[in-house]
Amino acid sequence: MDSDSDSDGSHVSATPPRDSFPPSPPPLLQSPPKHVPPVSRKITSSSSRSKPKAPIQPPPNPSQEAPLPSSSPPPPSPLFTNLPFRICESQPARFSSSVSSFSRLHSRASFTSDEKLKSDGVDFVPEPPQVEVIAPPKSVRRKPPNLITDTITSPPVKPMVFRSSGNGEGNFVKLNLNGKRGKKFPSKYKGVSKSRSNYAFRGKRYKKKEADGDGESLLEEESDLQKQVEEEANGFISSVEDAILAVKTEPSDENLTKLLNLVYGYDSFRDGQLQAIKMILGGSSTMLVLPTGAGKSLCYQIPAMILPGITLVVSPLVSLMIDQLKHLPSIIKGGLLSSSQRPEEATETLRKLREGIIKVLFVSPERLLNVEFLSMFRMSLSVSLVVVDEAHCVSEWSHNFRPSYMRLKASMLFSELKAECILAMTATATTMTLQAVMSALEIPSTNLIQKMKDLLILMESHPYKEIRSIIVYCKFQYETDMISKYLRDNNINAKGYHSGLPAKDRVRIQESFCSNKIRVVVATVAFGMGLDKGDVGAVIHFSVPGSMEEYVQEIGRAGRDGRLSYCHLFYDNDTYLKLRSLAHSDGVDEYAVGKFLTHVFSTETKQHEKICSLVIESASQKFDMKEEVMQTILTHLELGEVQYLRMLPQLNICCTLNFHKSSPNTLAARNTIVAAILKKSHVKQGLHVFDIPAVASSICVATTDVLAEIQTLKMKGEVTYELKDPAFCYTILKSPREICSLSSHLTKWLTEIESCKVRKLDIMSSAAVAAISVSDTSELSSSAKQTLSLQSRIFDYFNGDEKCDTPSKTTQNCAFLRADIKVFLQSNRQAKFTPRAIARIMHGVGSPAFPNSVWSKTHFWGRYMSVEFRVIMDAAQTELFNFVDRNAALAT
Ligand SMILES: Nc1ncnc2c1ncn2[C@@H]1O[C@H](COP(=O)(O)OP(=O)(O)OP(=O)(O)O)[C@@H](O)[C@H]1O
Repeated sequence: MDSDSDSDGSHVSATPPRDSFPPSPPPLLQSPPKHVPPVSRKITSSSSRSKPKAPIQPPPNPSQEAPLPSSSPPPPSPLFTNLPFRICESQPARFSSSVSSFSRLHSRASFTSDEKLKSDGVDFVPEPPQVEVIAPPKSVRRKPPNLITDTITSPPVKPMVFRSSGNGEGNFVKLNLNGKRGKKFPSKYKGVSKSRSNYAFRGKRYKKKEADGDGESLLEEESDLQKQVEEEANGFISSVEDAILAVKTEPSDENLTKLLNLVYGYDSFRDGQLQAIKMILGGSSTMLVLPTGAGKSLCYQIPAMILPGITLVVSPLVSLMIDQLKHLPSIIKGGLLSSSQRPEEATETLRKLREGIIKVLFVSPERLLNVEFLSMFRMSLSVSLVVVDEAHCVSEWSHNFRPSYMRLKASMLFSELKAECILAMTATATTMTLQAVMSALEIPSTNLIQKMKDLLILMESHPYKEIRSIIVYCKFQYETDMISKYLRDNNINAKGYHSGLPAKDRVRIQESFCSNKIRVVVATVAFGMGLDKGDVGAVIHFSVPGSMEEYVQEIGRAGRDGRLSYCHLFYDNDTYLKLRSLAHSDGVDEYAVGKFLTHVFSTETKQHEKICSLVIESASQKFDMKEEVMQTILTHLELGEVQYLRMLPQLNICCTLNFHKSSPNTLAARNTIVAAILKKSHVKQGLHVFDIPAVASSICVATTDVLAEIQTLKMKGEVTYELKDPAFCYTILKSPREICSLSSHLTKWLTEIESCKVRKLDIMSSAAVAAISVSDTSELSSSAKQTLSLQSRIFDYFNGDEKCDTPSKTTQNCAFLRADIKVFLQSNRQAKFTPRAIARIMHGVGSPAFPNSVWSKTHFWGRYMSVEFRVIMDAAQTELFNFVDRNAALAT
């Protein structure tokens, strides 16, 4: 069985862990080739490797053995003698081009341009691990430049804002903020020009005089001040207008930076901003994935100043819209429309829209999809840009799926609103979510600004750009397609590879890679076993691997020819959390195992060698167990201490047979199998429907004999047939005396496998985070330290010291969890939940009885991904009891 993940992102193999011994060591890397800078430090492993602590021993399964090393290990180095692999480093003084390197995604530091410069555009110096992964609602922001009135009842305060000639409106939001007024001048204008910063000072003086009671001079000073402010404002506006004109004429980096400086007071763009702005100005729909606080808003605000039509910003929460409106530079006139607004507020905003006063309109998806709203735009307004903020809400795979976002399709935005361009923005999205968002919004894969871009940058920089053969490992099948396409779109000869591809395609890709017809293979864990290619020059991990074993095995595919080779790991918390959730997708409860065993052994066993069958799909649904989990249990029943059953070949057990030439009875008279078929089948619309194992058992032949016979009849033109219902087939050798104790034993074993998976992932993640977190303070570069840090973790791990010191990014408690579970249960009364089923839904993990396609629609889907699975299960159990008790009380 292939052990890479399903494209639905829900499958992580339920098979027992592989051999718990450290995987075979990759061949060691030798001295660098001539073109590589001199190696200053090499760390070599020895051939003797000690066993890591053995996890739960599964029943033997030869097909899952780790591959053997293809070359013999080298002599030990003085340092890290038992290390199962060696990492070489080229230039300690430089930050990049080390053999192992790391990128943390979703960390602000990794995106700052300074860091990038330092890192030669390849490796980033990331910040220490962030505990919070899912972007919290916006809270701490820039100081508000726009004006807010006190309360809804108070008369509107005339905002004192810089006005563009003609319209007299600022960005005016009504809020119940109890007496807090917005600043009259945006703080960001301070420092932009000397005179503007003086304003703040004069303002203080003015207030002091007012307190002193010098009324007349105060009035004079007020009018002087007013005049001066207006002059300054006019001067400011005309310089901004000049800068805008310059960008319109030539959207060069220089002109855009000038505008940035003038409006925001910043000297340079942050990572990704300039690229996004230029793409939008060029009319290209763009997907922007930058961490929270990285400055995404600016990426639509600047285009809004330049583009002729309105910029519509679709936002899922009113509070977000208000916050963003507040933070618009006052040079950009904004407005807000949401379903929760009072009619007069909406009417006022619509008036301003029609009069061309509003340039940026924040709107809820419900409002946007409203027919009247759409028709107003179609008739009279031109939309230059639609910004889909928190764009992950578009995808049902995301942690925050919003059904109303699902209707935001590019086709609708282009046809109904005549939008010219779409900008989708998010801080957190897995690749699966991105794929869904980009497909719904028709954003080409080349127009993505995020981790894939970092991968591209890495691959286009030294030394990766000179490497002839590279493997990029991802966690999910869909990622391999998406990333390889993205690389191809960027002129890199790449192909995706995963176990879901037809065997002949897989063979072809592997052969083309080996003969250097393909430069890059973007693959899941399924690629590499049996790969005989010595000159793989680099292995890049697009996501954190599931375990140290996996990591060491995969990086070991580089440098088998003894030449210097490289590895790089992109780390992001989102993927780590997703993998952690998926590690729970194979877990089972004793109750379900008991039910399953009862079903397995329910067949009458008096008949010797009776062939039993279990239709996979229906059993999977019934016991809420994945196929792999059922297979694991059945395998244990066959190969465990007691042999309860014997597994037979898996087959489609339900056959529908149509007789064409001879009559069924004539055939039956000379063919015992046909006779048995007639006995065991029922006739439906002239066709004989039967169960193959039942027929085989009735005449004591193998199921394969029955199949072979009907195939022969088909070749003779006697029959045609159809098969359905794939099933596990087995014969019972011994029934357990007590189902209860057997199911308890099996559950314990499966639970240990589940925890072992989580722990292995935590250890790997913690090692990567520890390596990323080392700082560049001493004579060694960060990169060298990262390499050493990881080496020592690997060394310790394979010597039995399973360090997992970095706290897991999951939390133990959550204030609203129990309340949310309660609401969830009340709104889904019809479903029969187990605590595990609830925990899976809260983690955004589908299961056979609670599939993604149905349950991802609930807004609790994946909401508690960062809370420990066990904690959710416990809370769910309590709430399920309460729920049952309450209902029982109501019934009496
Ligand atoms: N080029 C820049 N130089 C310096 N500061 C900047 C730059 N661009 C944006 N900022 C500042 O960074 C902060 C965060 O910006 P912003 O709110 O746009 O982030 P964001 O990516 O939209 O975050 P969120 O995910 O919370 O929406 C703001 O204070 C903003 O002024």
